[in-house]
Amino acid sequence: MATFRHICDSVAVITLSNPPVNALSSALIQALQKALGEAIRDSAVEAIVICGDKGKFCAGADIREFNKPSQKRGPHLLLLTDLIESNKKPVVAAIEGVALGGGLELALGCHYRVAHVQARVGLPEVLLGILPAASGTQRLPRLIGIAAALTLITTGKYVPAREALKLGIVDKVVGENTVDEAIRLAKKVIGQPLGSRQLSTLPVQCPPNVEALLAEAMVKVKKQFRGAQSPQACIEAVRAAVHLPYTEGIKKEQELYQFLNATHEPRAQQYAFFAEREVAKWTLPSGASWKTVSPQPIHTAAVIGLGTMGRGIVTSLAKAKIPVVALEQDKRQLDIGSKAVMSLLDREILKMEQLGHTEATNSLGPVRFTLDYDELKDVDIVIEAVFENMALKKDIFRRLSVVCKPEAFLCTNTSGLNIDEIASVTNRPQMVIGTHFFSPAHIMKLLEVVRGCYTSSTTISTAMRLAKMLGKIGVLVGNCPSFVGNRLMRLYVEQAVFLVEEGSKPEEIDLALEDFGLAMGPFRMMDLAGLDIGWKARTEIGLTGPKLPIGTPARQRGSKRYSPLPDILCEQGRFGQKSGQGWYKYEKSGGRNAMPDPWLYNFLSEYRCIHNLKTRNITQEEVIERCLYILINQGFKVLEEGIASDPKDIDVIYNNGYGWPKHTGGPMYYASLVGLPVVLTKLEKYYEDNPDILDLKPSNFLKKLVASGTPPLKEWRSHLGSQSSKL
Ligand SMILES: CCCCCCCC(=O)CC(=O)SCCNC(=O)CCNC(=O)[C@H](O)C(C)(C)COP(=O)(O)OP(=O)(O)OC[C@H]1O[C@@H](n2cnc3c(N)ncnc32)[C@H](O)[C@@H]1OP(=O)(O)O
Ligand SMILES: NC(=O)C1=CN([C@@H]2O[C@H](COP(=O)(O)OP(=O)(O)OC[C@H]3O[C@@H](n4cnc5c(N)ncnc54)[C@H](O)[C@@H]3O)[C@@H](O)[C@H]2O)C=CC1
Repeated sequence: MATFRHICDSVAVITLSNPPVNALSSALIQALQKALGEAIRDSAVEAIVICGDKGKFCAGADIREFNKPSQKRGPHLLLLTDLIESNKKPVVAAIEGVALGGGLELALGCHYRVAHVQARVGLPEVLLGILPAASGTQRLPRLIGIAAALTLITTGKYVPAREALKLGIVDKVVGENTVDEAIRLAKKVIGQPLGSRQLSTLPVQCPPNVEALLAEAMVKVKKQFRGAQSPQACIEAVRAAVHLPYTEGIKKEQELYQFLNATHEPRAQQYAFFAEREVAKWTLPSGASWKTVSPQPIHTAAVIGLGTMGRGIVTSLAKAKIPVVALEQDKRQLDIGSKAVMSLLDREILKMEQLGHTEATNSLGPVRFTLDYDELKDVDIVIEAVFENMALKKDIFRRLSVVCKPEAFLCTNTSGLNIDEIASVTNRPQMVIGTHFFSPAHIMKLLEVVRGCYTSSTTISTAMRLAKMLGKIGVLVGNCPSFVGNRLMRLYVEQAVFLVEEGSKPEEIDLALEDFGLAMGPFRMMDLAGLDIGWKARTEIGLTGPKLPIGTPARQRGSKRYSPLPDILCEQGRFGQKSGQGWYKYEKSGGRNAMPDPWLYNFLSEYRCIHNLKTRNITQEEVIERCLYILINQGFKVLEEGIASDPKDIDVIYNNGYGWPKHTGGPMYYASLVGLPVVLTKLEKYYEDNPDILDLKPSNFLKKLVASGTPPLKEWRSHLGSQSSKL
């Protein structure tokens, strides 16, 4: 835990030690308090340096302890920051790695802060459903002003050292020997007055328009984190710093912390935090796991197809410093694709330079553009991202079998085609795997790693390792049409379209779901992605278009309800944003401002007339329940079929790939919050009302869980019984 040692010249160095990130557990806080007390009492000590073991200052409070009753958490960090600040001996924080949350609050209690150039600081509590409740909301505004503090506290953004220096959070940035530099500074300031360095005693510098600033911040967070309470509480706490003396501000901070703690948000966000880390720890029914199976090294990669996805994937690989060969089908596409990639890479360089990287260009892996398959012969991994067409993909994989070295892994970015069928045409089906990136691929954190029936555990291990190398969260799922994410999403979107047939307007549905917290409602999302993509896919499988048998009822496919509405929009050239009209109209083709379209209202009236559909008033509650519960119901089916091994896998996919609001934990966690019996009863009711929407029929697994007394989410898995896992 915290260790205390003298060094010469009367500076005591206290090292925080609690691997892996020196999180402030109760034990560490206690040890730190003891070490500080000793240093303060020791007359031979004239100054103190606090640093973290193994190059990491501190990642904040130990989140694993958050579920413990607060009285068992030991001394509060807040008291410790006051003890440090009021101490007559100067205290310097030597920040290496990270100073986050309580870690930064600890550093703000110190009189000086020295940071390593690669260190990052921030107050990410808002992302855990709480606020910086160890004086962060009161000390930071006093140090850097209201506007900058509001941004940091309400976004949870991590700030690199150089930016922290500009903001005034740290006093000095060094390239090496951070602790030595902190010791030097500590010695230099021995005996100097500390008044101006005690942040709690400083006035908050308020701009004249401070209330407008706070109001603006409130509007912003209400839009950005819809339905979440912690960002709003953060603003209230900063408002207290503006209007109240420090001690009163601290009281308000504590009150708001207690208020948030009594909501479900902290538990949901903390569940989401750990779930993101736990999904990396995959295990197969055979017993093979992340612990036992080593990944193969990936030194070079190739990407085939430089369209929307391919260019992002190339950029992502280059950002991870992996040299890439990028291949297209013809010179024209290669030119277009290479220009697009170069422009994405330029943007990455610019971003890095803004963050203070001096050699940004050199920190990207080289990209070589080609039309020649021979250039792929030495790469360690290939990621195919050509059109979603099985025949084309099979052609390419046949070719890769011949060209690539036998040890090369072959990945497909298909969003839902059968991995086994693709693998079956290769000479190495065990080395074929789905790596389903999300758009834009160089930004989105999620990678759905899809295991086919032939895929070896080494291939899984390598693909999961690749996710980590790319800074992404890899989630292992089984092979089924559309895998996990899109399989659930399809039903959610379909339900929204049914609700439009029944009388809702697209914008009402979008608003209801955005108010719930989803980043984008289903109609805005369809318009953004392009309605033609789904149309092409439905045409290919004969749900619409020339392959549809003559005489098929317009609103029925087999025994299931079907809505031809999206097909008709496409037939009219309404593809969404790209064509300037879809479910909404836009200012121009490619425009982003979605505006309700009177044309659509007329069209819908006629459509309902033709199909003899009676409209009715549909409440927000019904919109949310039908759209979300059908998605959740499918989640239970996915678990039952062994396509995902744990509810947290589905939650991580939705939180990181589909803009699900993390403050509800993810769809499966949300179901547990609502209560499984409630979800079941509602599904039963909606299914009874709509017997031709077969996916509203409650899944057997959901029924089983309710019949077993609704166990907590972490026990669901044990109720699956002997299912045949697809993992
Ligand atoms: C005592 C009562 C207090 C009352 C309230 C006072 C107010 C507070 O004081 C509130 C807080 O600080 S809340 C905590 C704020 N800090 C954070 O959110 C930092 C979260 N961590 C990160 O960003 C990355 O892990 C980080 C950037 C640090 C490292 O990223 P990496 O990608 O290198 O590694 P990860 O895989 O993310 O993490 C490595 C292992 O460390 C675990 N971990 C990370 N942060 C933790 C934390 N703060 N507490 C506990 N465990 C933590 C992480 O789970 C992972 O563990 P394993 O999966 O087991 O290896
Ligand atoms: N667009 C999206 O949001 C997502 C798409 N996907 C999947 O990623 C794959 C690619 O999708 P997009 O990038 O959207 O398509 P796209 O149409 O934007 O790009 C496909 C690219 O592949 C190239 N290509 C076609 N045949 C080729 C060949 N024989 N050799 C080399 N290049 C060839 C085309 O010239 C084009 O540049 C599809 O399987 C799609 O289902 C997956 C996740 C999200």
